[in-house]
Amino acid sequence: MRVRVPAKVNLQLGVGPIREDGYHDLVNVFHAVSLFDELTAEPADGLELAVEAAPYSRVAIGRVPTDARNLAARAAVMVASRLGVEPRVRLRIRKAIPVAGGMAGGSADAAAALVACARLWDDRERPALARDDLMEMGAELGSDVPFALLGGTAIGVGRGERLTPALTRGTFHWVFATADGGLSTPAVYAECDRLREAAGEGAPRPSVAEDLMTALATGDAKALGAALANDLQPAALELRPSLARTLNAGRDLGAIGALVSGSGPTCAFLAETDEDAADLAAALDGAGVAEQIVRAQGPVPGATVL
Ligand SMILES: C[C@](O)(CO)[C@H](O)COP(=O)(O)OP(=O)(O)OC[C@H]1O[C@@H](n2ccc(N)nc2=O)[C@H](O)[C@@H]1O
Ligand SMILES: Nc1ncnc2c1ncn2[C@@H]1O[C@H](COP(=O)(O)OP(=O)(O)OP(=O)(O)O)[C@@H](O)[C@H]1O
Repeated sequence: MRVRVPAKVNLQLGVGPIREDGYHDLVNVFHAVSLFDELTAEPADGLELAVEAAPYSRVAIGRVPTDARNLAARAAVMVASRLGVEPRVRLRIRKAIPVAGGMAGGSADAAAALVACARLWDDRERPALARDDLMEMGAELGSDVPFALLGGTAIGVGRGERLTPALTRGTFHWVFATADGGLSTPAVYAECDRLREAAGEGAPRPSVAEDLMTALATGDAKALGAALANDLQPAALELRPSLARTLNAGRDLGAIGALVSGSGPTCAFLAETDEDAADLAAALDGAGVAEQIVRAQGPVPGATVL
């Protein structure tokens, strides 16, 4: 069983008040891009897990746990327990999505493992697990996991797990600048709260940006670039000040939109055409402001069996 699963960039990340369970209410516009992790699952004597870097990628696989903490392993255990079988599976993850990069790499692997293990262990004639069950298990594993199953472009509310697909037209061309060392998602949310408190600002109730939705529906890359917004960006910049230089370099070199992806530290740049993206990627590479420059297009489908 081989499953391919995409990274995400958040086109709008509106962060609302903190809830009693410690999560923040969000308006989260997810967009899946063609930077993929690949997971294979095959029968084994017990639960085994191996992680390797995809060819040409510089992902820091040393920072990915290979024990029961790995989100893919947790997903496999969850599927097994739901089906009442033993989690006897060898999982191999080939990573291209940066680790702790704000592109939901761990969530992607969890989504891939849900799909692969359900296929491996479920009764082909009368499957016990429907798509909705996988979505529900995904939400339990992490707020970003349901979107990695769904893919495309979607609006997430609640903690980001309640999804509605968004209407889009055409393809958008992205350039991503990865950074050495990750950022911890909880730390970035906490810094966002701290900055708001220090400024004496209450948390706003976020709403979906209409200009963003129109840009997506009409395939207008320039308008999309202007509408990109991430409430976690000031916090990520506070924790990693060097990202300001990366963002500025991308803007100066012609990006029509620039923002930190999710909780960072990956920076995302939008270009108008594929050719513009190639030029921007080459120029950013030369500027030396990132660990690695990666091009990708969106939207693409979620976790897919190959
Ligand atoms: C930053 C984003 O990637 C944007 O899509 C997500 O909001 C984070 O999603 P994730 O990594 O799947 O996060 P989870 O594993 O669900 O939560 C990790 C931690 O992030 C913070 N968290 C996450 C989601 C949310 N709506 N509010 C939060 O405050 C909480 O501190 C939580 O303990
Ligand atoms: N399969 C996995 N791949 C990567 N990291 C994993 C995985 N399973 C668990 N982790 C742990 O989760 C942490 C966050 O990794 P991940 O790559 O998902 O971050 P992220 O892309 O910033 O996530 P998000 O955008 O959802 O906040 C890592 O530092 C690592 O310790």
